[in-house]
Amino acid sequence: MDGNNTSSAQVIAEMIGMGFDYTDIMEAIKVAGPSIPSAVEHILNSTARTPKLHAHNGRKKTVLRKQPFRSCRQVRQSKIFDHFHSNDAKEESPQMGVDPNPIVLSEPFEAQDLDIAYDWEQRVSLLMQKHFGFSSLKTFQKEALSAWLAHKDCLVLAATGSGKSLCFQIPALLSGKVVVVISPLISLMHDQCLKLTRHGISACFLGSGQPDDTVEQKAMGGLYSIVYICPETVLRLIEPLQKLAESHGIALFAIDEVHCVSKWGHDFRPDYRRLSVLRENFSASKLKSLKFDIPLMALTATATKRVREDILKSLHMSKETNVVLTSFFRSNLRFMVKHSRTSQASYAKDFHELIQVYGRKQNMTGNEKYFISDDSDHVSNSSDASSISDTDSVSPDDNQDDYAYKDINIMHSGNTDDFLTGRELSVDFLENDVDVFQSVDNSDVTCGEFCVQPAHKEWELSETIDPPKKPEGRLKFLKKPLEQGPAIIYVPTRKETLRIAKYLCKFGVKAAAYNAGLPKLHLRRVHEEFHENTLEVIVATIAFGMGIDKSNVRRIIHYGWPQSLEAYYQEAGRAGRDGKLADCILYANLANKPSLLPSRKSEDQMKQAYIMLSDCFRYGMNTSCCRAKILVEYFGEDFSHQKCLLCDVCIDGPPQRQNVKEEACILLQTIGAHNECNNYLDCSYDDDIHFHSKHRGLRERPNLQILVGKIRQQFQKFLTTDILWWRGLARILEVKGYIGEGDDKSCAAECAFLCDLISSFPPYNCRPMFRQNTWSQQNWDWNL
Ligand SMILES: Nc1ncnc2c1ncn2[C@@H]1O[C@H](COP(=O)(O)OP(=O)(O)OP(=O)(O)O)[C@@H](O)[C@H]1O
Ligand SMILES: [Mg+2]
Repeated sequence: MDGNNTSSAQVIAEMIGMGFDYTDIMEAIKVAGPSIPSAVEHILNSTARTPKLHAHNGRKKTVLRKQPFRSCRQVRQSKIFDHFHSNDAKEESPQMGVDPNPIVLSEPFEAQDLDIAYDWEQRVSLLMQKHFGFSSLKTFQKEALSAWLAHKDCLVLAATGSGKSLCFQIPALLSGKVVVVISPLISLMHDQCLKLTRHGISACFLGSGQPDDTVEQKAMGGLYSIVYICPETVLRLIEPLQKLAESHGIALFAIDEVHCVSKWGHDFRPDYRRLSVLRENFSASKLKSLKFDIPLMALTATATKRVREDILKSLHMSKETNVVLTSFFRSNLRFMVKHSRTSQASYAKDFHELIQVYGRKQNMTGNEKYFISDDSDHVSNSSDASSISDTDSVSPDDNQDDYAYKDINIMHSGNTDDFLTGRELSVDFLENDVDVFQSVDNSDVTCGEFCVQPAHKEWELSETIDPPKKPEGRLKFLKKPLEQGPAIIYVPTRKETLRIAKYLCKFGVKAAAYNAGLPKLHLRRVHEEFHENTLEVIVATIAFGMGIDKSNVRRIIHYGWPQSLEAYYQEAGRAGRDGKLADCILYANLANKPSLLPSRKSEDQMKQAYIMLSDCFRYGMNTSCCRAKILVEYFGEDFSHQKCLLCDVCIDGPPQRQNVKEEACILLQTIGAHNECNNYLDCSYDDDIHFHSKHRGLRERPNLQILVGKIRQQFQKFLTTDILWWRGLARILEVKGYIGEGDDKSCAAECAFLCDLISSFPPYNCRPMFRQNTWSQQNWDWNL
C-alpha cells in the first residue's frame, strides 16, 4: 500500500489491525506522516533497534541497523545466494532452491524389484553419511522406510522434532525418483528446501510463493529430487504430475503436517481434505505404467485417535496402511502451569524471572536496544528488573473483566449469529486462519536457519543428548540450570505481542513482536535474527508457527489459554530440540473459563473448538496428574513412564484428599431448586458470572454467583467459602457428568437421584492451588 496516498484514518485502521496501540499510532503519524510503512517503522524502530530517526528531506526516516532497506525479494535472494556459496553443493542456478545438477546417488530402481531384506539399510546408511554426516536411522524412521519399500501407505505419528522429514527425504535418495511433499506453509517449504540444498539434495517448492515461473516446468520435468507443493497447487498440477510419474517416476507422496486434513484437528485446511485425488489419480489402475499405487506417507506430531481415523479416511489411504506410532513424550520438557490474570498488571510478576535471565541494565548503547519505548505505563521507574514487585496478588473475583478478549461462548449464546455478533465486539486483533496462512504464506517471509552449524554437528548434538529416564538420573537432570537459548512467548492477540515485547525491551531484553499483521520485512528480520541468536525473546501469535526447527529454544511460554492441547503441544514442542532441559510454561487465568477466539468457522467447528478449549482448561486446572502424562495420553498414548518427574505436579506431589459429599449435594440441590422454579428440566448452570447482561432473561439458568449467594444465605458455615472453591466443585461435578453447563441433557428429577449417588463419592483431592502467591482458596482437581 502506498502510504503517501493513504488517509490518516486508513492508516490508523490498518495499524490497529496489526495490533498497535492507538496512542502509539497517533504519535507515529505525527512524526512519520500518514504512511503505514513509515509509521510502523517509527514504532518498531524508533525506540527499539538503534539508529533513531534520521532527518531526511524534511521528513524523518528510519535507517536499519544492519543495512539499508532493500526490497524484501532482493534481501531474500541475496541471503540465499550467500548461503549457497557457503557450502559445497554444486553450483546453483539463480533461482531459489534450484540445483541444475541434481545429485542422483543411485541409479533409479524399482523398489518392488528388490527383496525387502536386501541391504537397503546399508545403502541408506551410506547415503545419510554422505549427506548428513551420520548413519543411523531411528527406529520409527526405519519402519516408515520399510513401509515405503513394501509399496505401502504409511501414517507416521512422531513427536515434534523427532526427525519425520527424513522418512520422506531418504526415498528420493534411494530411488532416484521424485518425492512430492505436500506442506501447508510456504515458509516451511522454503526452510526445508534450504536445508536440503545445503545437504546437497536438489529441491524446490511450488505454489503462490515461488517467484520463478520456470521452476514449475523444471520440477514437472524431473529436475529436482524433492518437490514441495502446497495442496492448492497439487490440485492444479494433477496432469503434469501424472506425466512426471510416467516419465521419471514419483517415489512417494508425503503429506506433511497431515493433521491439517481433519476438521477435528487444530489446523484444519479444507484443501488438505481434497488430497484424496492423489490416491484416485496415481494408482496402478489409473496409470498403466505403474505396477503399484504410488505410496502415500502422511506425517504429523499432533493427532488424536479421532484425527488419525479421519486422516486415513479422508485421504483414501489403503486398508493396509502401516501406522508408525512413536511416543509423543518429550522427556526433556518441563511443563508448568501458573495462574495469572495475563493482563498488563501481571507482567511485572510473571516476567520477573525472564527479565532476570535475559534483561540487562539500562545503560545501553544504541545497538543493544530492541523495541524499547519511552512509554512508562505499568512499569516502575526503576530500570533494574530486580525492582519489580513479586507480590502482585489479586483476588480471584476482581479480575473477571480483565481478560484480553471478551467471553464468547457458543454454549451460552446458543447460535452462530449471537456468536458472530459477539465477535464483532470482541475482535481484539486476533490471528485467524486466514491471517496465518495468507500473510505468512509469502515468500518474503523466510524461515530458515541461515547461520547453522555444519549439519553433522547438529545431528550429533541431538543424538548424544538423551535425557535420563530413571528417577535418580532425572532428578539430577532437573537440578541442572537451564542452558542459554532463546524463548518464545505465545499470546492470543496481536496487540499483546507488541505490548509484551515493548514491556520486555524496557528491561533490556532483546525482544521482538511477531504477528501476521506486521510488515513482511519486519517478520523476515525477526526470523533471521532469531535463527542467528541475536534475538532472545519472540513474542508471537500462532503465526510464528510450524517449521520452526531451532535446536536451542529453552523456554516456550504461553501467556493466555491456547486454543487446543494439540496446538499447545506442537508449540511447546519447539523447545529443547537439542535434547537438553527446556521449560514449557502456561500462564493462564485459572479463575476464568477460557473462551473461544473468534474465527471464521462453522457452528460445528466452533463446537469442536469449544471442546478443545475445555480440554486445555482441564489441563490447566489439573493438580494431581503428571502434565506430560495428560498431554501424551491426550493423543491416545499409553504413557508407560507414569510420571515425567519434571513437571510442576510431579515436583509438588499429590494433593491432600478431602470429602466433599455434603457440599456436592448442597450445590446440586440448589441448582435443582433454582431450575425447578424456572421450569428448567435439567441440572445445568451458567458458570460465566460476567456474561453480558443483555443476554439475561428472567428465566435464566442460575449462574454460579447466584447459586453461591443462595447457599450462603441458607448455610452459615459456607458464608466465607469462596466462589472459586465452588467453581472447582462445580467442575468436578461437570466432569463426572452430574451437572451440565447450559445443556439440556439431564433432567430435574435427576438432581435428587444424583445426590444419592454422590453419597457414594470417594474423597476428592484438593489442595491450595495457587502455591506461589497469597491466595488461600482451595481448588479442585479435574482428573479424579
Ligand atoms: N536419525 C536421526 N538421528 C539424529 N537426529 C535426527 C535424525 N533424524 C532427524 N534428526 C534431528 O531431528 C531434527 C528435527 O527434524 P525434523 O524437522 O524432521 O523434525 P520433525 O519430526 O519434522 O518435527 P516437527 O513435527 O516439529 O516438524 C533435525 O534437525 C535433526 O537434527
Ligand atoms: Mg516436520
